[in-house]
Amino acid sequence: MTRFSFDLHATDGAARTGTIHTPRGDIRTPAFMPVGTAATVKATLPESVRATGADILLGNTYHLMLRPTAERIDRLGGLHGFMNWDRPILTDSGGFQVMSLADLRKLTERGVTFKSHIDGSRHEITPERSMEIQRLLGSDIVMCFDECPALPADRDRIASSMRLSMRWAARSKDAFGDRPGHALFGIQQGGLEPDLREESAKALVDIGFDGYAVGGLAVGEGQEAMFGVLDYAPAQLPADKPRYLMGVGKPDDIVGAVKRGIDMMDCVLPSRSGRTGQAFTRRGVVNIKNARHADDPRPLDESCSCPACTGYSRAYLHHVFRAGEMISGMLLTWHNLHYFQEIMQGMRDAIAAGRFAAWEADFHATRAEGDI
Ligand SMILES: CCNc1nc2cc3[nH]c(NC)nc3cc2c(=O)[nH]1
Ligand SMILES: [Zn+2]
Repeated sequence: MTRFSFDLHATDGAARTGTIHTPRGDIRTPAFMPVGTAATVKATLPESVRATGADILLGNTYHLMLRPTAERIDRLGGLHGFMNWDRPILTDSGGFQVMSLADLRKLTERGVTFKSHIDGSRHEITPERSMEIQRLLGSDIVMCFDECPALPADRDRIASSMRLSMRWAARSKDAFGDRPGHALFGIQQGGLEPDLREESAKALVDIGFDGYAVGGLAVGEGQEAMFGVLDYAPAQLPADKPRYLMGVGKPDDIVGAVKRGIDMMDCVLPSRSGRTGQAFTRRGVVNIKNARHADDPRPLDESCSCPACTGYSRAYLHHVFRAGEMISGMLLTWHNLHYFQEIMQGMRDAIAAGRFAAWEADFHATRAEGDI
């Protein structure tokens, strides 16, 4: 049985390319993970998600524990069969979304109690409960239960929150147990403070994890501050384990993160913006609802091989968006996921060939500012 392992194939500066081996398949890194929040990547069939080049997708513990519940998914055989995706799944641990989505939250040393945003029922997530939920879901990569403080926050708040998350990381590891073929990732906290991030990294390495996430970012600090942290934080984490940056991001965020040593990322942007009529292309963003596209016979991107670009004109995509037709979200989501995976493939190839700098220069040169 394949256990969980990470092979590094090449590095170029701080950028790396490799393969994460799991019992359910390999993950080529740097990897972008489409977000399948409620057991679906919205508006996209699993086989379409695979066709865009995704090796792994993400599921959300907070949503699934509320509806249909982890116990029901377990009774039905687990999340993979339930959503018809037999490749790797990473599940988050619920804490971040409880704090951003739930009502009446109460955070204590034990964990978080909250009221469901769906039906007002009361729930509790602790490190132990989060590990149980993710086990019931059957996910291949499990995330520690942590607390992600909203920025801006003062240093004391950041320090006490990080130290709570480190205690929760130890409890997560204890509750996770020994599960060959499944991985547990720790999450570094510490805000924008290099010394607190160093303390967090050391605490996580002492506990020992199969991978390490850079947490507490993409929470409103802005790209410059995020890159400022990424200039040092990945190197504080073990080089022989995957490094995962949560919640990122726009294409240029992704490129900047890989440049600084990140191996995995996830973001709702390609799917969410696809539903709002935004298409990301190598030449910039197309807002398809704009009247200028109403008679345009060209595809979104002449050089894109996705179904939206090979089968439809901007005029058509403009029409179905304006008409509120479901195919609009389907096609733009497919295009965006395809484009994000093309960026990842381009970077994997460039790093392997030692020409990441040239690839990055070309990436930035072809992008017009703003709408095209
Ligand atoms: C795995 C659950 N824990 C956990 N999720 C996160 C999800 C994020 N999503 C974003 N921007 C969209 N930042 C994040 C930070 C964290 C974080 O620090 N921790
Ligand atoms: Zn396309």
